Formats: sequence, C-alpha cells, structure tokens
Amino acid sequence: MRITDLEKTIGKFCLKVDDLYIEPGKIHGIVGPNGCGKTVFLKTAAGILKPDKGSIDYEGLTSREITMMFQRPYLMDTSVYQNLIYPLTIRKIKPDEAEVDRMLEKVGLLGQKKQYAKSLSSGERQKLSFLRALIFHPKLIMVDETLSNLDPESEELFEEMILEVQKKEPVTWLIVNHQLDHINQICYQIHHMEKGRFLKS
Ligand SMILES: Nc1ncnc2c1ncn2[C@@H]1O[C@H](COP(=O)(O)OP(=O)(O)OP(=O)(O)O)[C@@H](O)[C@H]1O
Repeated sequence: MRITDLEKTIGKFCLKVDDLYIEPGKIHGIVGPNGCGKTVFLKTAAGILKPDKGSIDYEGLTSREITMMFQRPYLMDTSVYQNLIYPLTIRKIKPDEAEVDRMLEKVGLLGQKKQYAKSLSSGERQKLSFLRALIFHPKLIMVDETLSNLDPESEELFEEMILEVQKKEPVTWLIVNHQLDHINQICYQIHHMEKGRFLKS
C-alpha cells in the first residue's frame, strides 16, 4: 500500500503524509503520542474518512478485502455467534461451523456462543471483534488500539493468533498501539507519528 501527498484536515487538526509505503503481508505498528493523528490516519487509510487531497494505492486490494477493528467494537443486538459470522452473512458465504467453534474455543468464548453479544465484558467484546475481523480472511487489517486494553495473557494470545495467520496466508496489518506495548515485538516495521506526520524511520 502506498500513500502519497495525502492531506486530511478535521477542525484544527491536519494529517499530512508525503510518502508512506506499507509493505504488504507484514505486521506494521503505528505509534505516537495522544492526539497525534493515529486514528484519523487509520480511518483515512481504511477509506472511512475521505482525504482532502492525495491518493492511496491499495495495490489491487478491494474494499471487501479490508477491515478495521475499532477501539470500541461495534456489536449488533444479537448473539455472539451471529455477530461473529456477520461478515460471512453479508458476503453470502456459508460458515464452516467447526472452524467457527474452533475460533471461539481459542479465545475462550465457545461457552458464550449463544449469549447476547452486548452482555460481554469489554475484553470479551474485543476478542469477538478480533475473530469477526479474521473470519472472512481479509488481506488488510487495521487495528486501532484494540489490543491495548487486554490483559497480558490475552495480548499474548492475540499475538500468537496474528502470527498463526501470517504463517498460513500473510495479511497486511496496521496496528496502532503504544510505544511500550508488547505487540511491537512482532512488528516488522514501526512507523512513528507526531503532530499529524510520520517521522522518517
Ligand atoms: N471529528 C473531529 N472533530 C474535531 N477534531 C477531531 C475530530 N476527530 C479527531 N480530531 C482531532 O484530531 C487530532 C487527532 O486525533 P486522533 O484520534 O487521530 O489521535 P490519536 O493519535 O489516535 O490519539 P490517541 O492516542 O489519544 O487515541 C486530535 O487533536 C483530535 O482532537
């Protein structure tokens, strides 16, 4: 993915990306102080916010192959299971039930499969949202500080799952996190942001 001459102004804030190359199939971390524009960048890169100027070359990826995990996951008024398979439902793909159970089991949510999703704890919601992002095998996954609120064990589990995905069919990950987060250790490249710009690495 290549981002060139991109600009996005929201209120007093201005995001400016002259030239940024995100090597495909790798795990990229984005770190920087509060308010430096990480979320605005991610939303713009995901196509949720329209840039005022500039271009994003997804190198052949379509919007259906891109997903974003938000800091506060949006869940629908239905069961854990229905929320999980939603990306498949809208793509008219029949879920592989054994695979669904395997995924839920892996994060310890199998017992809550039929439970109302909105009754899950915040960490459980993030686990569900993570599985929902993985279930349709996207090629580009953007993660907005989702992993920062997890307990160390869950964070380790997510890292393990990310590496498992990378072994099978490499995905491009853009993971916004904090400077000292453990997840940085599995990143191929860390991109530093400050005041709406990327620092040269
Ligand atoms: N809808 C909006 N209206 C006005 N200003 C906004 C809006 N959205 C974001 N901003 C401003 O843009 C700047 C960048 O915000 P952003 O959420 O991208 O920061 P961040 O790096 O993700 O911060 P944090 O680490 O605190 O999550 C902030 O100063 C914020 O106040």
